[in-house]
Amino acid sequence: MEAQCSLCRSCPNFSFPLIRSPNYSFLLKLPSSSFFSSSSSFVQTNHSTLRSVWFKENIACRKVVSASLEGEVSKTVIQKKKLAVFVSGGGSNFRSIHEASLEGLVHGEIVVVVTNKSSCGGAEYARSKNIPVLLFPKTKDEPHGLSASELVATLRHFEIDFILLAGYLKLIPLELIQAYSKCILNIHPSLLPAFGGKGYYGMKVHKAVVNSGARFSGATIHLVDEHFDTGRILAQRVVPVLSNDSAEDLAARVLKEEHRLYAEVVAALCDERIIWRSDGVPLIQSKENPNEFY
Ligand SMILES: Nc1nc2c(c(=O)[nH]1)N[C@@H](CN(C=O)c1ccc(C(=O)N[C@@H](CCC(=O)O)C(=O)O)cc1)CN2
Ligand SMILES: NCC(=O)N[C@@H]1O[C@H](COP(=O)([O-])[O-])[C@@H](O)[C@H]1O
Repeated sequence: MEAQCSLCRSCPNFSFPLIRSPNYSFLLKLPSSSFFSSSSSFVQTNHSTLRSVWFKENIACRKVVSASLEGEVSKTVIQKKKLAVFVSGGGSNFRSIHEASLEGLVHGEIVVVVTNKSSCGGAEYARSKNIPVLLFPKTKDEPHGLSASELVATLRHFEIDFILLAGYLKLIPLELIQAYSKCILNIHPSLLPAFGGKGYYGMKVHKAVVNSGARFSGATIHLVDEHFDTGRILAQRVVPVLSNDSAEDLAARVLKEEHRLYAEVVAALCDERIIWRSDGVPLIQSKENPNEFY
């Protein structure tokens, strides 16, 4: 069973899984005419037209309200999400999300950090903020590392809702992917599917981009599946490649966009503003205008 993410079970016509917190005990499907006057209109996005039925059901489901016994409808406050961040390097993306959380821009709390390199910058930063650090995976060099099963059990203990890969360089095993289905994100420093896959990480990516003569690069945030960088793309930011760019110049320009993009996407994730289109493409619902998706 998907531990942290479940389909929207109480809207029978609803066919699109929502990424949603386990804290919803039930969803109340209200008559759309009384509660959502505008929900019958088509919603035009820059990707496709979302069917009004889906939109109605989706918004009806997402406007989760808990009707008290007296019949009074009260708005349900979205639970603060618990986040695990996986790092292998300096951890600047981790720090950026942590700062956004402390500033209240992300309705989530980083409660544990996972790394395969216990001395990396990301792990050091976590310790400086009294965030527990777990070592994964167990290898001959790191015999004290956790097994996949031990990691899943530990993340369950921390009641983790979402896992954020931020410069983590090891393949996430299927056992963890299945335990946290549609709840693991990764950030990659190129416009996937270009310059992705095994062997494409860190400066290797930027060197390949500069050497290719590509005029644009950028950052991609995607859902994690069992292969490197092949999960569903959730968000991207484009960055120009200048004619005299070194790989280091490009890396710095992309990294700045990564920090902005990851904080924005994690905020949407924690606000439960990620919605799945009928063809399986995940979309982000605009915070400013709930009728807009991108
Ligand atoms: N199941 C998945 N696991 C991971 C994914 C993913 O999409 N699915 N993303 C990576 C992050 N990543 C790109 O964004 C990535 C990281 C590392 C590699 C790679 O080739 N690694 C080397 C080992 C590097 C090292 O240990 O120093 C390798 O496996 O040979 C490619 C892409 C995180 N996990
Ligand atoms: N393929 C994975 C990959 O290359 N990830 C990249 O590693 C860097 C980690 O920096 P950080 O540790 O400072 O966040 C980031 O640029 C991230 O996109």
